[in-house]
Amino acid sequence: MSRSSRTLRGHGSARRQRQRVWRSSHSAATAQQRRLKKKMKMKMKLWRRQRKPGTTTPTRGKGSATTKLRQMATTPTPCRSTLLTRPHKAAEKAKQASLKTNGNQHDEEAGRERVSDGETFAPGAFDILANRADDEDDEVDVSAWEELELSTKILDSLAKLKFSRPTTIQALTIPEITAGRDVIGKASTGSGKTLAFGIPIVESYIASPKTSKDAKDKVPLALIIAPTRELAHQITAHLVALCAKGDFVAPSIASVTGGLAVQKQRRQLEKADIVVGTPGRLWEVISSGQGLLHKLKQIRYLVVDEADRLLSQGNYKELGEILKILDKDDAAAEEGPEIDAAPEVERQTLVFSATFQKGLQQKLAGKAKAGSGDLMNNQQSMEYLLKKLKFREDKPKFIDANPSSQMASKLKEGLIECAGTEKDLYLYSLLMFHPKKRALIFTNSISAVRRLTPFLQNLQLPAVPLHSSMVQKARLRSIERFKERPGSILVATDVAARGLDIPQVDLVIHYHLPRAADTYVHRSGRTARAEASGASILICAPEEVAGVRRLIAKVHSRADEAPKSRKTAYFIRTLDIDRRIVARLKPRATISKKLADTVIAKEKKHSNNDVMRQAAEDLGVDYDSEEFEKEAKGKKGRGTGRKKKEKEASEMTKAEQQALRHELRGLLSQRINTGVSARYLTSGGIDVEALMAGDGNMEFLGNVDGLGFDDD
Ligand SMILES: Nc1ncnc2c1ncn2[C@@H]1O[C@H](COP(=O)(O)OP(=O)(O)OP(=O)(O)O)[C@@H](O)[C@H]1O
Repeated sequence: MSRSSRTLRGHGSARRQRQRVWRSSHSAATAQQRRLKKKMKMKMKLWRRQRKPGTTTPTRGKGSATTKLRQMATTPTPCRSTLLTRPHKAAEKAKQASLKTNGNQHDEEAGRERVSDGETFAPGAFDILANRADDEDDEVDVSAWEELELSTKILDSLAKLKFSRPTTIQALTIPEITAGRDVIGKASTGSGKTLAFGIPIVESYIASPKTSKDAKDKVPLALIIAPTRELAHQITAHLVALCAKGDFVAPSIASVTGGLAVQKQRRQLEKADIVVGTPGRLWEVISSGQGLLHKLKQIRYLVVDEADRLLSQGNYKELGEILKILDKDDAAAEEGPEIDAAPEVERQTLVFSATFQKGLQQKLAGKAKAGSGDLMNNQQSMEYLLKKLKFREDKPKFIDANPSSQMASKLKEGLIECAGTEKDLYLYSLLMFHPKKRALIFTNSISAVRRLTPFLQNLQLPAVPLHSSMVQKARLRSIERFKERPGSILVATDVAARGLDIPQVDLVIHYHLPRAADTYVHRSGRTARAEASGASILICAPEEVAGVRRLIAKVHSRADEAPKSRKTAYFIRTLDIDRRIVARLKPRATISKKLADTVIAKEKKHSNNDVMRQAAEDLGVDYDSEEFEKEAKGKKGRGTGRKKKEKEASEMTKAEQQALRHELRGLLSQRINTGVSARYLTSGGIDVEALMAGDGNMEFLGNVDGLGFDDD
């Protein structure tokens, strides 16, 4: 050995010796550092893997970072006040991160878990059931489900969800679906229809042999079609929750809806076991890829949720195309080359809704009188569905879980009459009469949503908007906010009318009269869900009252069963509202409306200018907005009054707006009492603080409890 190498070795061994000494003296700290380093490395690895689309998360040892992250994602720190609706923040973050790329992964054999291709939906907005399943210690007795002969794996999941017994529609439909029958299921809003078809589909998935892990060869088991993006995401979330804690390899669920990247959805659909989607996007994805179509022709379950809406005129186009193309294989198989023919499959068709009567969809503006024979009974509904859908059986099983009513049993209905021009004021008053209640306000137009949201926000009410022109992320954010904050207000178009399942919605307000009776049923069904109670209140202008009575009669009378005398006997309750209080709220509402109108008018002017400028540019002419307005002046016609108001609003200066805001702040800090003396107010009997904060107070506002609902 040469000197130099000896020296080197010597140095090396001396260094190792020094390291040994150092290590032994710092062993505890070093071990901890090493653990931390390892943990960080794993987290980084996991993070990198999650950023890669289509990758899965391998299961590690019990205490690994991966497992801990997953545990964080699914087990929120118990927090009494937020447990039901809101997981711990860190858990939420981890859950979002984990679901964002891979879904909540867990696979028994391959050490992987597969629940949903989460990037297609935002679990945060719809994870109500998932949160419910988090408190594992609190499982319930599920013996009431035994008659349905479900697997222990599903029973276990139901226990974790704390669903102690099936709802009526579940008890009636699950055995039929399991027995292989085509089913048409009708049950009132909020009665658990999603799991009525979800449980048998997941059962079937558990029981079926897992063929291929290769996306290329994978065939989906079920295709579930829903009318809106939100509903599709929610169905996905409900199925994810059912599978998340089950002791089985969970299915891969793809949510295929508009507003998200098509390419990604196509890839997710390729490897999905269950596909949930809206007709438009499904059609776009299916029709562009021959391979996908071939796969979807082999599904074992086709579910049409909110079927009456999907099959109605104006909505049927894309669903009709999907159904046609799914059914086409029979003929193609005979004529086309062998390679194009999909194998014969016995597809079960499952159809669900709370409303099947065609009459409910007729516009209220029509002259049809209630009970005039335009309602379909179950037999007629079935004939109608048979025409639209290709069932496997000649006669599918029609199950009507609530033949006497399609409205939730604990729903209270009422109307408030006011001048058409005072609807904003009455809406505000109604919300003040129901302080801190979670309320959903329905309008018939996007512009009304755009106007009412700032109107309420100016009045310090926590309002968020929802309509179809919003980008998907904003739509989901609104729902999430509405779900998270108690006492929040969602101002929405009918995009929120069907299927949306948000717990503890106390109040549904129809700012605009629904255009058809079925819309009234579904809007009202956003409250009083799952045996909870709630109220549905229409704000009506005097000229609308006749339409409302017709609508209510349609909803409550049974054309086939009710005696003639009773068909029009149902009158909706007119609610008393203390008009003195309304009058005192008026100055606030007027200023807030002015401010909201100003913002809208300025935005409109801005976008009009952009359009005109673009048009002028295209034509190669100069555009001067002031000159253009001058020319338009003097021309009189329809809408000039409105335009003048809009112009005035758009021209309000910043200083004027500021002054109005200041005035409104002053008004909001003042008391609105009904003759109660100020001394009484300060004597401690009333929560003045809450009133000052604009939170409302029953006593302060007068005796308004229940607005007369309680004298029933
Ligand atoms: N067996 C059960 N026990 C208790 N709650 C249940 C049960 N099944 C479902 N639920 C809950 O009931 C609520 C309503 O369910 P779901 O959204 O499926 O109703 P729906 O009948 O589809 O309503 P809609 O007609 O409005 O779409 C959900 O929050 C769901 O978690």
